[in-house]
Order: sequence, then C-alpha cells, then structure tokens
Amino acid sequence: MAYLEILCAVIALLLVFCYYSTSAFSFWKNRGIPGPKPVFFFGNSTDILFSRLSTAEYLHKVYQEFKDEPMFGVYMRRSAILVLKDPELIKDVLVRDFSKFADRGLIVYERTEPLSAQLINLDPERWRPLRSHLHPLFSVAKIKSMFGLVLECADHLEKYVDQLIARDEPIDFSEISAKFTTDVIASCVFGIDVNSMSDESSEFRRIGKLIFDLKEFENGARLRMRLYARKLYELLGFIVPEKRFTAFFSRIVLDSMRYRKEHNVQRPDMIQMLMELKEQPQKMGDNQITDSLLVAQAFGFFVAGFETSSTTMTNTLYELALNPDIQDKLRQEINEHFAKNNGEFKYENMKNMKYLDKVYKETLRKYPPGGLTPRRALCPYTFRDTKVTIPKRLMVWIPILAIHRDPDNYPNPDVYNPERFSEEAIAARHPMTFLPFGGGPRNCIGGRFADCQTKVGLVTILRKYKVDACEKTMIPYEFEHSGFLLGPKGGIYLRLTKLEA
Ligand code: HEM
Repeated sequence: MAYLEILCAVIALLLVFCYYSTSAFSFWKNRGIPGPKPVFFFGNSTDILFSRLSTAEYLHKVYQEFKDEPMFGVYMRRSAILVLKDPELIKDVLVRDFSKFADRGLIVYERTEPLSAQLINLDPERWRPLRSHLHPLFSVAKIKSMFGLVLECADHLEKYVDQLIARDEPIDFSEISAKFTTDVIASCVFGIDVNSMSDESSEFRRIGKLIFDLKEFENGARLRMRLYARKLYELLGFIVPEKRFTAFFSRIVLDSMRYRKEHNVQRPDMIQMLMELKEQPQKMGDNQITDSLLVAQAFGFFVAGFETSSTTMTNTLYELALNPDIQDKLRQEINEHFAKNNGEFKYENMKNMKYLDKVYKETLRKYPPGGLTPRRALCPYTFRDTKVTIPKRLMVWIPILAIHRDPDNYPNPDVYNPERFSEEAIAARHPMTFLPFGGGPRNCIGGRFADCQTKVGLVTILRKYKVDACEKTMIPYEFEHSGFLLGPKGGIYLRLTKLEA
C-alpha cells in the first residue's frame, strides 16, 4: 500500500512539474506573436544553455527565420521575452516611450554584491539622478582633459609591441588590446599608472581577466544563482558575500581618494570627478552618495569600458589584416593627419580622421560587443499600429547583432566595407539600424570615451606597423559562445612588421 502511495505521489509531482515546465508556453500563441517552438523545460534556451550559441547569435538565427515579422517571441526557460525587429517599434521603446521602458530588468544585490549597484543595473528611480550627475564625466571637455593620459598608455603600447616583434612570433591581439584598454581605464578612471604591459603580473589585468572568466568556479556559481535562483540569491546571498572584487576595487578607489584629499592632489581623471560629486551630495536628490556607491560606479566603468573597447580594437585589426587595401588607405589618412599637425596627436583633431571613423563604425556594425540590449516594460504597453499588448514587467530585447547583420539594412552583411558609413549611406538608413551603443536616454554613457581609446590604440599600431594574417589567425571568424560580451573565440593572432620611419 505504502508503495502505491509513493508511486501516486511521484506521478502527481511529475505531472505538476510537467505542467509547470510547459504552462507558460502558450503566452505568445495566445497573443498571435510568432516564434520558435519551445521545448519541454528549456523553452528556447537550449542552444544558449549548452553554449552552442551566444544569446546574440541565437537571436540572429531566429531573426532570419522570421524575416518578414516586426517582432517575435521566445522563452528563456519559462520567461516570455519579446524580440523587436521593426526599427520604428525599437525607436518607440528606446526613445519615444522611454519612460515606459526605462528599466533593464537587471538586479542590484546590495548586501551580497555591493559592486552591482552600478549604473547599468540600477532601477529607474535610482538610475535617473545618478545618470544625470555622471553624464558630465564623459563630456568632450573632460575627455579632452584625459587625452594626455590615454597617450601615455599608447606610448607603453608602442614600446611593448616593439619588444614582441623582436620575438618574431604571431601576436595575440586580444591580449595586447586588453592590456592597453586596462591601462587606459586604470589611469583615467582609477588614477593609477599600472602599465600592465611591462608588468606581466599586473593585479589590474589579473582581476580584469577574472571578472570575465565565467568558467571560474565562484563566477560561474554566482551567475547560475542569479539566473536560476534569483529570489533565493536575493534573500540569502548575503551569507556568501562577494569579497574578491569588492575588496580590490574599494581599496583602490577609497585609498586613492583619501590620499588625494590628505595631500591635496589634483589629477584630470574620474576619481577626481567622483570626489567632486561626493562634495556636493545635496545635488543627488533622494540618493545617498556613499563610498560604496562611488566604488560601484568606478567598477562599472571598468567592467563596461575595457573589454568592449579592446575587443573592438582587436576586431578592427583582424579585418584590416584580411583587407590590406583598407589598411593602406587608413594608414595613408593617419600619415597625412600627422604631417598636417606637425607630428602631434590632439583630441580635437581626431574628428578630422574621417576614414578612421568609418572603419571603426564598420567594425562595431559587424562585431557589436553588446550583441543585444534589454528593456523591461514598466506598465502594460500596446505597440503602435498593432493589437499586441504586453503586460507590465515583460522583458523586451533589442537584437543588436541581428539588426547589424540584416541584409535589408546592410547588403552583403558579412563583407567588411567601411563605405557603409559614408554620410550619404548613413542618411539613407533608419537610425535604429546601427545600435552598437544602444539608444535613447539609457544608451552607453561611455561611447565617446570608447571612441577615443579605441581610435588612439588603432592609430598607435597602424602608424608604425603593418598588420597581416598568419597561420594562427582564426579564419573564418567565430564568436565565443559563452560570456557576457560578444567577442572572438580564443585569441586573435596576427603578425606585425615594423614600417620604415
Ligand atoms: C566599444 C565600446 C563600448 C560598447 C560597444 C558599449 C556598448 C554599450 C551598450 C550596448 C550599452 C547598453 C545601452 C542600451 O541599453 O541602450 C552600454 C551601456 C553602458 N556602458 Fe558602454 N560600451 C562601450 C564602452 C563603454 C565605456 C568605455 C564605458 C565607461 C568608461 C561604458 C560604460 C557604460 C555604462 C555605465 C552603461 C550603462 C548606462 C546606463 O544604464 O545609463 N561603456 N554600453
């Protein structure tokens, strides 16, 4: 009898589990929204969960399947997510109706991970006043004042590359570019001259690598908790607080602030600007400017700022190695620029390098490091000219990679062609078809800084060296399938030759 009861209980539990795992899957059908068929328990997330594709690549695949639709629906496990394709609808979400989509749906685990209270994760109430106070940190004037610091790092880069060339081996550019942008961010954000190129054991570089290493045990475990046991992590995560990154960045930022205050040191960097922000707390409305909040912002700039730009620099050099005519044309512009400006490199003149800008944008089109960006509906919302209404809290994804690789937006999208970014070509396209930095009031705050550091890195390399593909170069290019950002799988190896002076 007892066996029968146990058997019945197990069957009942299985039925409940089956119901729980599949009951959400009628959401899109009931609303008449097309989408790929979900599978039991996983929804549409199998390719992503088993690292067969990154999320951005998966969306690209499905985007092509639903070519003529303005939107499609997917299920990440049980969660229904709407993916927008139509540029006008995207504009509504990112720009016109921004107040209804001001949230990214990301979570701040204040007690467990104090560094998560960074701009990118904050809810709209906390985000709004902070964003308006951090925005001036990235003005043209501020970046101009930091340009000297960026050039110092470029100097280190050049010396380092000279040493590497002497070894006569293919160079892993993913690593070189990451070292360069780590140095730039360390200098401009944290006020520290780390020179991770001469110091192979640089703590900053080690930490930078560790942050993005999702295969590392603690990072992987925390990520899984956030994805699959969010409520539990929110409730009990403080029992195992994140210590490694919190301790490192708190020490760097707070020691630096203390030292500067005691010795009255001024330096044109973001620590200085964050200190100024701290001096005027009345301007922040209801938000408390605590040390912890400032450390989280500096950490956020580090995380959002070094890998995105270094990947863009690496991807550009990769394409230039495969397209020598584009490389020659760009080098010619760089040489002319230096000749015209008496060998000087100034921030205010960089905008005159038009071809460099086209090359940079074409790289961001073909390889956007942020392959998608999320928004969450803050209220029920009906999309214009449709009968589609989504409920409050539903997630909406903008599939940036898929939009950039859509042949209707960019014919022959796999071909690298900087002329797609001539003034006429840009004017002929919908603005929502180029979204490397997202869009609307919650776009990337550091876009201008990213332009600056990536372009300086590229000019430094291309002015002095010729870049070629070699036997170790990954052809064809493949994206890494697991990871926060969209970047190359493994390293990008290239061969460099020093040019005659
Ligand atoms: C090529 C380099 C970069 C790319 C491709 C990039 C891309 C992006 C994207 C796609 C977003 C989301 C925008 C949206 O949801 O509409 C974003 C947000 C953000 N980025 Fe960047 N980014 C880059 C460099 C930087 C740098 C250098 C910094 C800072 C030093 C930075 C700081 C941020 C921050 C703080 C946010 C959150 C903004 C907010 O929520 O208000 N990014 N970035």
